Amino acid sequence: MNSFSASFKSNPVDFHKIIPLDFKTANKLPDSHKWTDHPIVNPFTVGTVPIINLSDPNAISLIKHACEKWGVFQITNHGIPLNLLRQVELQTLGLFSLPAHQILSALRSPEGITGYGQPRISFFFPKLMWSEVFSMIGSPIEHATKLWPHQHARQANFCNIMEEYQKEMKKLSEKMFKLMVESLGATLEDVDWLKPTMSCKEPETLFHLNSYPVCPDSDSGCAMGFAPHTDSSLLTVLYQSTTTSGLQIFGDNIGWMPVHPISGALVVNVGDLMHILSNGQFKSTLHRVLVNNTHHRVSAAYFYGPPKDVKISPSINLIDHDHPPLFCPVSWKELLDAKAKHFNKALEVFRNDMVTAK
Ligand SMILES: O=C(O)CCC(=O)C(=O)O
Ligand SMILES: [Fe+2]
Repeated sequence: MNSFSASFKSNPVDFHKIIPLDFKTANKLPDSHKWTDHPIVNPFTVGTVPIINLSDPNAISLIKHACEKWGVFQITNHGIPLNLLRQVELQTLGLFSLPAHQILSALRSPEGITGYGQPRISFFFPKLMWSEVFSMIGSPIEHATKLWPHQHARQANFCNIMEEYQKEMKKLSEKMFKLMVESLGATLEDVDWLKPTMSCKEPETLFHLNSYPVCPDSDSGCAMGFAPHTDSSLLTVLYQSTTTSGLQIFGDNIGWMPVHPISGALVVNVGDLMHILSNGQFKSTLHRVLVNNTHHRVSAAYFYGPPKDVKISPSINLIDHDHPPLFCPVSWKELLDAKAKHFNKALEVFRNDMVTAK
């Protein structure tokens, strides 16, 4: 059983919080989806998160600075074929344009990880989000056969593209993780599970296709696409469609600021586990998604984490008498369990310098 199965099994969600609204037939924003405490983007925000060309000889120091200051950056020259990005976007749009009865055949179960539904974090909010998600780990064949029972070519096409993309994302995530570790002055020898003797252990990953349908009325400003959260992963690689903006990050002293899509670029997010590994040096930044009343936005988020049961702790080279470890060792499963209970306060459970209800 992987970390997600184990954690989601012990923290099942309410069935009613799995089925999304039928966005295709909704012609106004229902009360259930109207958010009131919805701080707007700071209109005076200037600048953007860093855009880093991975072929730049200074890439490592640029990555370090971006992880420390922003916790989010965009990368170009990442080696992922543009055509594959386009194919993933087209498949995602095709999937989410299926009629409700058809896409519901792939509904996630209350304890399940994969399939169609509302984002799991819906559980923590009194209002629902204007979004839907399709989750997978590896091949989505089990769901594809239900989605397109009589269209074998379509099943195969969807699965091939999703598998190919995850293969590419795994390589890219490994590369980004190693660059981040090196930028901290650590070697791969400092990270237990990257030592050659441990190399038989595979990282755990999760892949989400996200859809933010057009929000029907002028109240779209009161709708929330994806509520503020941090990712629990080591890092997340996000592809966002270029048709419309929506992703925002929360900067100290800045407030909410947009991460506008750049054609061909990918967004990299520092996750909570990387924040722990860097002993708090890298930020796992709060982010959210807003929707609009003109464009359907889609994104594809690849969450990359450590192998099952591996505990992440602050890297040994960052610890000395003046810099004690801020966190105790924690596995992805333990962090997911804490998130299920404490959501955005989960990291506090593992802090050595805070006394919290465990
Ligand atoms: O759609 C996006 O831009 C962000 C999605 C996200 O934050 C997530 O899936 O964790
Ligand atoms: Fe996220």
